[in-house]
Amino acid sequence: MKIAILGAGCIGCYVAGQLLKEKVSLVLIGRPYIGDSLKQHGLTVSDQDSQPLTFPPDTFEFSEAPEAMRDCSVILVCTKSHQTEQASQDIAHFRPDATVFSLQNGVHNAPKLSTALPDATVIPGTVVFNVVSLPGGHFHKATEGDIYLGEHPAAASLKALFAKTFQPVWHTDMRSVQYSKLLVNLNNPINAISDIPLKKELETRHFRKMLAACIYEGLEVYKAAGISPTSLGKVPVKWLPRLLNTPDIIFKLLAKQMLSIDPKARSSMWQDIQNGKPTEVDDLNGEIIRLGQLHYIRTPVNSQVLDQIHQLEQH
Ligand SMILES: NC(=O)C1=CN([C@@H]2O[C@H](COP(=O)(O)OP(=O)(O)OC[C@H]3O[C@@H](n4cnc5c(N)ncnc54)[C@H](OP(=O)(O)O)[C@@H]3O)[C@@H](O)[C@H]2O)C=CC1
Ligand SMILES: CC(C)(CO)C(=O)C(=O)O
Repeated sequence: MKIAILGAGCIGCYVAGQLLKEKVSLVLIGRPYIGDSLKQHGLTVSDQDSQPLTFPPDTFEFSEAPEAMRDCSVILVCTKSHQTEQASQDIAHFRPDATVFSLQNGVHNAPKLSTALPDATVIPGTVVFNVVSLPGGHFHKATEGDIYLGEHPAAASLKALFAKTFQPVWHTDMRSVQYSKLLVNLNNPINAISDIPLKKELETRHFRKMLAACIYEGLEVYKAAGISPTSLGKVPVKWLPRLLNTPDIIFKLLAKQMLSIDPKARSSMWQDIQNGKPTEVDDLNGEIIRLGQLHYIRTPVNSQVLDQIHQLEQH
């Protein structure tokens, strides 16, 4: 069995590194700016608890061409949400019968892939942790958290391999997992706007209050839409706004786990803004706004954040 990782960026390269620990045959499909670095330096992965591990360039395959997925029966889609359509066209062209996992933020990527790929098995996934890209093909897991994948009979033969590598949590209700992660991701634009590392941003009450207001609106629209998000951390999601609103000193005492973040960590949306790329804001805050419109609930803070990100995207 060979695995294709479609979208060799932070998540794709980090997960590839976990699979390479078991010498899995894989191809990373991505852009030249990543490929050149991987070919020169190899692929290095690390996390907060372990030393960096480097895989030399001859231990994995990298390709800029989607044709490279032709001999892969399993495809991990690790592109941004607005790139899912292109990813599905690439898969439809070269491997329409594959088992496809979406390791993306947002709640509509797996359904989009399923619609575009009627002969594939599409399994939703959610990555809870943050990965930062460091110079020299180095991808560093900078926060705690797991990868969640949807339980599916087609994934049975992969369970042993995945358990030895990136150790996903298999979940029967990925909709509630993804809507829960969406609430956490409402911080992505705030981190981009703050332009400071995640840890510093969460230690700053002004930014926490913005996030609390976004999450509060999210919880209100979820109630109206009948969505019950699973709690992914120790703190139940419905308590998040209250916890985030506490003064700095109390927050630091109560939210030790939430603040165990590498000082280098920044949200993926911050990375997009820095690189002059479009962001996923329409799939994140945009989803809260869309649900609000559907259920006649105002979402002014998410709208303001979304507008600010669209302005930053223009610069
Ligand atoms: N980074 C993080 O810490 C986390 C990210 N996530 C989610 O994971 C998903 C992936 O994010 P991330 O890894 O940060 O994204 P990145 O932008 O770092 O990586 C994606 C890479 O794939 C490339 N790409 C996109 N489409 C194709 C294609 N059709 N063929 C080949 N290459 C392609 C992109 O190129 P380019 O854009 O230059 O065209 C980019 O280099 C997102 O949904 C994100 O929200 C979830 C948790 C944490
Ligand atoms: C930071 C994190 C892990 C949660 O908001 C994330 O999902 C991202 O950077 O996209």
